[in-house]
Amino acid sequence: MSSTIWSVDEHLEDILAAVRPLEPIELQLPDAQGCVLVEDVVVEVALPPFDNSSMDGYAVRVSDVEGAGEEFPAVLTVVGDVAAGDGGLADGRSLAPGEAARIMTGAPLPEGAEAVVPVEWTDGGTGGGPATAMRAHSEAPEGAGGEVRVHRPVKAGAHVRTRGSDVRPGDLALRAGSVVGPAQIGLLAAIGRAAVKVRPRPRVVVLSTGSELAQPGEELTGGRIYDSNSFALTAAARDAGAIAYRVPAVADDAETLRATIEDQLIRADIVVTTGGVSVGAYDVVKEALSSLGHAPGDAAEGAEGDTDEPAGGVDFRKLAMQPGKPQGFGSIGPDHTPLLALPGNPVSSYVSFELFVRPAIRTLMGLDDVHRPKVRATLAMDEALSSPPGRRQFLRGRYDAEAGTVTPVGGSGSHLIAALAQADALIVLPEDTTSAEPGTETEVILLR
Ligand SMILES: Nc1nc2c(c(=O)[nH]1)N[C@H]1C(S)=C(S)[C@@H](COP(=O)(O)OP(=O)(O)OC[C@H]3O[C@@H](n4cnc5c(N)ncnc54)[C@H](O)[C@@H]3O)O[C@H]1N2
Ligand code: MOO
Repeated sequence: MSSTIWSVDEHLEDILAAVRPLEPIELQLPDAQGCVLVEDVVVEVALPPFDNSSMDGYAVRVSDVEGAGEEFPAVLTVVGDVAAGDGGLADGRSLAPGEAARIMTGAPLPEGAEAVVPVEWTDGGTGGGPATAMRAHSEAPEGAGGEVRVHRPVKAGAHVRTRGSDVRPGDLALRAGSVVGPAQIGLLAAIGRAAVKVRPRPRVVVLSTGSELAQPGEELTGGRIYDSNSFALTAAARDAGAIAYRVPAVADDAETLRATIEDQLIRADIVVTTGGVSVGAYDVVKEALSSLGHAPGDAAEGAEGDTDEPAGGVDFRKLAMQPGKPQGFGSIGPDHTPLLALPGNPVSSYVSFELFVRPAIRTLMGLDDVHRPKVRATLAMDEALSSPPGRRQFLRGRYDAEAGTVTPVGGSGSHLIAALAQADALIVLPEDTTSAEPGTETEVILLR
């Protein structure tokens, strides 16, 4: 255990200096969601690829419907249907003067046509008043022929989406560095890209330690509690953008823990443990990790336990923060996989995850913005808050964006999980603050 006290910022800097964005890989579109693009994606096909109708209606020549009105409609001969997926009119014929083609939304504008008249501006071929819809082809196949009365004129290009009006070949669809969200996946698919080069989602292994831990759903026997940390942090890792693997809680036995972590390294870009980092007689994370950072064969020498030296590849340190005082950080295994050992108290582990693991995950993803948003807000409560001197305190709060206020929920105890579940923000009280009065302004980290 390092004897110096680390500040929150120093610990974070140490972590971020050690993690590098993951090497890019080619991923199929559905797997690329949430990832950062590392290539400029250039359009190869025009969108739309051809002039097409934006309405169900009739493709016409503009001069044929000039001056048309409900009383004196333009009467045109319907020469066929053009449905979405058709290449044009049957036999590739073009529209001659006096002719109209019934056309569906998305269908290509046939040769010779200049505009589309929506079906509502016509009699729909019925010989009656204005139509509200087309007759289904299955019920009235004669709708693809006969005559149509057009009640309104149209200008050239009306209700036509021209080829390339969205993007053209050579256009930049997405810039390297963009995050591939649903709309970006839509665009990539629309321009025919099946796969893209991105930084993959980091694989995060979450593992809680403690012989007291029971799996939710099991019966609780004397002295045991349910393991909540591994569930909360696995969820938080997913929320941060990672692929998260939850390992069932490991009992307080250094050898078992060491073997479990070693087994997990194969699927980990980062390992997160909780518990076992303070000064108790059964705090085995330190004990176990003291050898994992060494090359094979060195293991026995590294297992000397709690010293003032970094324990193997993982350094255990005290931070000037509350909650979250005891922390471990380093790398383990042949690939120097980063490992963050968080304290066991549920609020401590959650706050530590938010402050340190989340930015590390987002750095591995290659994101620019790795931090939660911060705002200034006015403290809204009845009594002053007290904060330990020399430690940055992170209290749970509810933020009211409209009022610009934040209200503490629950107390400062790091076992208070229920209040954490009510919170949407962390209230930050600086190291030199020992008391914060209602109405004073402070920094707030938004959790959603
Ligand atoms: N003598 C001292 N005792 C403690 C100190 C200290 O400086 N001197 N620091 C305290 C602080 S601060 C913290 S934080 C905790 C950290 O302890 P550990 O990381 O060793 O965690 P544990 O002892 O294993 O557990 C602490 C607490 O949290 C509960 N816990 C643990 N894991 C889970 C889990 N997965 N789900 C739900 N709850 C969990 C555990 O039962 C304990 O109650 O040390 C203080 N002590
Ligand atoms: O630092 Mo501990 O995390 O206060 O509960």
